Amino acid sequence: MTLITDVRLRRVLDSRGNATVEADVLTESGGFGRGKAPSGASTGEYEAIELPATEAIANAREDAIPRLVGEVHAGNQRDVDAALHAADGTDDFSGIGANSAVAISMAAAKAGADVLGAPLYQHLGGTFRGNEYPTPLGNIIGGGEHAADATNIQEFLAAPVGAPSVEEAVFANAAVHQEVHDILADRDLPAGKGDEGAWAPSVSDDEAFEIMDEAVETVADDFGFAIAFGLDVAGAELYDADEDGYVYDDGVKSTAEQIDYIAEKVEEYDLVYVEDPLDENDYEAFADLTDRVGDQTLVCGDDLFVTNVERLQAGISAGAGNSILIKPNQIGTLTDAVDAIELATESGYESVVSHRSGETEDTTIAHLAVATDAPFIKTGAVGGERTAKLNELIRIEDNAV
Ligand SMILES: C=C(OP(=O)(O)O)C(=O)O
Ligand SMILES: [Mg+2]
Repeated sequence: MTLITDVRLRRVLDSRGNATVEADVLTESGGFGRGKAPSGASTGEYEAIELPATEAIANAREDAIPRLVGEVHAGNQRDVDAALHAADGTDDFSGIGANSAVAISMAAAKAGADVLGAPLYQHLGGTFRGNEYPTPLGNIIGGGEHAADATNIQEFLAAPVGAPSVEEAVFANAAVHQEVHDILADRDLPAGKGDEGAWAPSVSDDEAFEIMDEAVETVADDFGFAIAFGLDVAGAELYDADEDGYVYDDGVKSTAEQIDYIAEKVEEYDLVYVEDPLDENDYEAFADLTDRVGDQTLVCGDDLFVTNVERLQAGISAGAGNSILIKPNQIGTLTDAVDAIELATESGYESVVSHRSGETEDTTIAHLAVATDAPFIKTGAVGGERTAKLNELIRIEDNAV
């Protein structure tokens, strides 16, 4: 029933106005699924390779589609993804492009779910999956590679850890976003938005910490549950090997100073989450920071692990971090992403399923987070391509998909 009978690829827009790959998968019994690839700006050095959309489409038409149509069942995700790897023939998807691979992988999963008449999270997670919903981390203030003339730290993220439901959590994050707007207006600080919809004011990192602290406290009082916050430092973007340190507007911090700085901020603001606090090649520094604050906060590897089981295994052995960011397009298929989540879970690492800064209205990651019982999802706070996932989470919780 789920035998793939057609795969169609086309170029569509992402949220930055760039071209990305959309895939449609059709099956023998009329099943249909559609997936779209997201795209990063602060990409990790070890990510799978995104090709220009037209090239990715041409290569996948030539090499991948013949291995899928009439050959593979969409309901068997491991077979679909193995066929994509075989068609690609490289270890980083530079043959067909990770953008073609992930779009086809997600489209096939949706086609499989369609034939089964099950929601995607049910198809991916199975009937014995847990009953947890992820806490959404909402990007509220940001800079780095996502906005010019804003903070050095890439993302200040609201974390509604005390929310009684996904719905309450999603609305709390939106309220923090609005509260920060009001605080910025009171301080006469005009702000546009960065790529993910976070406010991008021209303030120091220290001022952003103060503003976040005030905003989450106000909204927590209004909503009646705990809201903490966290960071994506995107340390690899700040690290400059020539300077042998992390380059901030107010000077360069050595690795030891960077570890002290992050540890002090964790203490001062009770941060619950710090992503990529250090460079993507520095497992040792990640391990040092994890030793210091790993019992108080999640130390999450994004560019460090790139959703890759081998890099995660190296991190586990080194004691680097206690959490992994999961971005399916960083590794190219849903199978690879789920393998990373499973290794993380077995090893006591928390998984945070994540969007990219360049996104589409695709909602697959909301289903993936629920299917795998991931404790967190990072997919923005506002903006259509972000609310597509947040609203889908609300629907999943409401049994309405
Ligand atoms: C979402 C992120 O940004 P990008 O997609 O630009 O890598 C991130 O760094 O976590
Ligand atoms: Mg990151």
